[in-house]
Amino acid sequence: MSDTPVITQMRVIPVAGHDSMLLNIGGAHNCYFTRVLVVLTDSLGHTGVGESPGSTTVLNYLQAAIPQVEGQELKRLNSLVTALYTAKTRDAFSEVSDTIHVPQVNPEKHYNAVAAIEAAMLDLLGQFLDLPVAELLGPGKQRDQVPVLGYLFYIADRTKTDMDYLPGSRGGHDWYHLRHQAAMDIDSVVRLAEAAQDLYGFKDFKLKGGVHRGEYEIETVKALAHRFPQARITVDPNACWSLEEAIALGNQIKHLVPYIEDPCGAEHGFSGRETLAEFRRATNIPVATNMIANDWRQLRHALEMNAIDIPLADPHFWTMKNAVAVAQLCDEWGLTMGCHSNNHFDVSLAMITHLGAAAPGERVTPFDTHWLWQDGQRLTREPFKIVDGNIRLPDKPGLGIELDMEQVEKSHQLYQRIPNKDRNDAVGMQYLIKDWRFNGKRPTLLR
Ligand SMILES: O=C([O-])[C@@H](O)[C@@H](O)[C@H](O)[C@@H](O)C(=O)[O-]
Ligand SMILES: [Mg+2]
Repeated sequence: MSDTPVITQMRVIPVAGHDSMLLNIGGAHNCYFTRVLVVLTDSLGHTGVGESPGSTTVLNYLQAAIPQVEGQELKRLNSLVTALYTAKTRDAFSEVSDTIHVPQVNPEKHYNAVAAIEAAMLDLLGQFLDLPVAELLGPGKQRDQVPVLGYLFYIADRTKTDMDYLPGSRGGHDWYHLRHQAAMDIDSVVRLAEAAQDLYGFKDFKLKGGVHRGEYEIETVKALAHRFPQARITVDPNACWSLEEAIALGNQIKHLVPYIEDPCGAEHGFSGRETLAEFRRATNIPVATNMIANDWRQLRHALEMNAIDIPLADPHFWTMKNAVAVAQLCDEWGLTMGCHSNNHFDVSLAMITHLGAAAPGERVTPFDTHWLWQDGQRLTREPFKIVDGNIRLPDKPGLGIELDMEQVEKSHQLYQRIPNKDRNDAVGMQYLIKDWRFNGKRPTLLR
C-alpha cells in the first residue's frame, strides 16, 4: 500500500484572459492572452494546480501526457518530471504542430508544459507534507516575501482597431483605467509608472523596449529615473538594437540602470551570447537575459563567454526545480537571479513567488510579472497581492492557492470563444501599420 498519495486525475484546462494593446518587438499584444491549467487530484482528495503558457502546442502536449501522470505516486515527482523533461520527449513534442508566436522572444519548449505538471505535483506534495512549495525547492524557504518590478509598456491606441480590447474602468484606482489607454510617449509612460507605483508600491521598473527608436526609449528611461530617483530602472529591447547601437545607448544611461536586459542579440554571424559578451566588456553594464540562456546548455555557453550577469530563469521555461537550481548556481557563482514573465494568471503568480522565496542569497533581483496588467482577472479565490513592491508568501501548504472553479470555467469559455488561441502579436500591429511583419532587428514602430 503506497505511503504517499497517488494522482487519480489530471485535467488540462485552456483558459483566456483580457490584455491591453501592449507593444513589444513581436508587435502588439492581442486583446486576449491564453494559458493552460493543469489540475491534479490525488487519492487524499487534494487538488493541485499549475499554469503554463497557453499555446496549442503546450495544450496538445499536456493532453498527451495525461496517461503518464495519472496513477503516479506523488513521491515519484522528481523521476516523473525527469521522464517528461527528457530530450526524447522534447523530440516527440517537437512533432506537434508549431504555433504562431514570436519564437525569437518566447522560445517555446515542451517544458512550458512540464512545468505546469510539476507545479501541480509540488502543490499536492506540499499539502500532503503540510509545507509551502518553497520549502520543497532547493535550499528551502529563504524569505517570506519576494520583490517584483513594475513592468511598463508603451500601449497602442486600441480604438484604431475593431478588436475586443477592454475600455478600462473609471471610479477605482487610476491604474485600472490608464492600463487600457494609449501610452505612446514619454509623459504617458511616466504617468503609467506613477499610477502603478501608487497602487503596488513598486521600487523598481522595467520598460519593455524594441518599440520606438532606441534613442527615444533611452529618453524614456531617463525620464523615469528623473521621476523616481530612488527606483532601479531597466529596459529590455528584446535584442533589437545592434551591438554598436546598444553600446552607444547603454553608455548614455549606465549611471542610471542596474542592468540592461537583452540589449543586443545575434547579428552578422555572431551569436547573441557573443554580442552580449562584447556589450558587457565595452560598457561594464550588467546584462540580464530571457532570450539566450533558457536551458542548461544555453546557460553554460552564456556563462563560459561571460555574456550575462542575470539569467531570468522563468520556471515555466525551466521547471520550478531547475529554476531554483539556477538560483543556487547564481548564489554560488556571484551571479544575480531574476525571473522572466509573460502574461499570466494568479496560479503562475504563486509559482514565481515560491521560486523567489526559495532562491538563496541576497543577489535576487526583483522578479518580472505581468500581473499588474491582469490584476482583477483571478482564477483563484485569493490571489497573492503586490504590496510595497513585494509579494508575501502565505503561511499555507502547497502553493497556498485554491482555484475558484466558477472563474476557471468563465475563462475556459472565453478561451473557447476567441479566434486566436496562440499568441500572435502581428494581428493587432497590422491595424496600426499595414502589412506589418515581425523583424527582430527593427523596433516595432519603425517600418
Ligand atoms: O509581454 C511581452 O510583450 C514581453 O515582451 C514578453 O513577451 C517577453 O517574453 C518578456 O516579457 C521579456 O522580458 O522579454
Ligand atoms: Mg526580456
